[in-house]
Amino acid sequence: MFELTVETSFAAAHQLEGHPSPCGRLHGHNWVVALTVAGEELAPSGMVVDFKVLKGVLQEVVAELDHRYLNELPFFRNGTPPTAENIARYIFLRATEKLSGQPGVRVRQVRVAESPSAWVVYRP
Ligand SMILES: Nc1nc2c(c(=O)[nH]1)N=C([C@H](O)[C@H](O)COP(=O)(O)OP(=O)(O)OP(=O)(O)O)CN2
Ligand SMILES: [Zn+2]
Repeated sequence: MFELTVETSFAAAHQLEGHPSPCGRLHGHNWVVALTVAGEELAPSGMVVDFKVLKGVLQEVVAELDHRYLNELPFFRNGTPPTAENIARYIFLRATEKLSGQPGVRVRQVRVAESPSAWVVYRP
């Protein structure tokens, strides 16, 4: 089995309402996102899937979050606070949708780092 990972980052604002710390106030982060996919077979190209394709998918998903106030987005309303956990879940779901046309490629996990010392991995 092969696992491939691509990484990018985005900047956005959020507010963790009710959090008993400065995180409860409006503030921003540069989140670093790593998307990992898995595949069993190689195409005749010798690749599971071209890194270029994966980077394109991750860029498209991250563009939905970049320079936004995350609390305003539909996914993060109604009791889904924009934590690193929920951001990772969002990116996982959107990347899975976008890669559904790639046979034999499945999204394995999404890692979201809020800082160099704090990150989340979502792997359902
Ligand atoms: N499990 C999670 N915990 C926290 C999250 C999260 O998404 N998942 N998010 C936050 C806030 O976004 C907050 O802005 C982060 O604050 P903090 O941890 O204090 O970050 P710092 O970079 O300031 O870290 P220090 O090392 O404490 O200075 C909080 N928790
Ligand atoms: Zn924060």
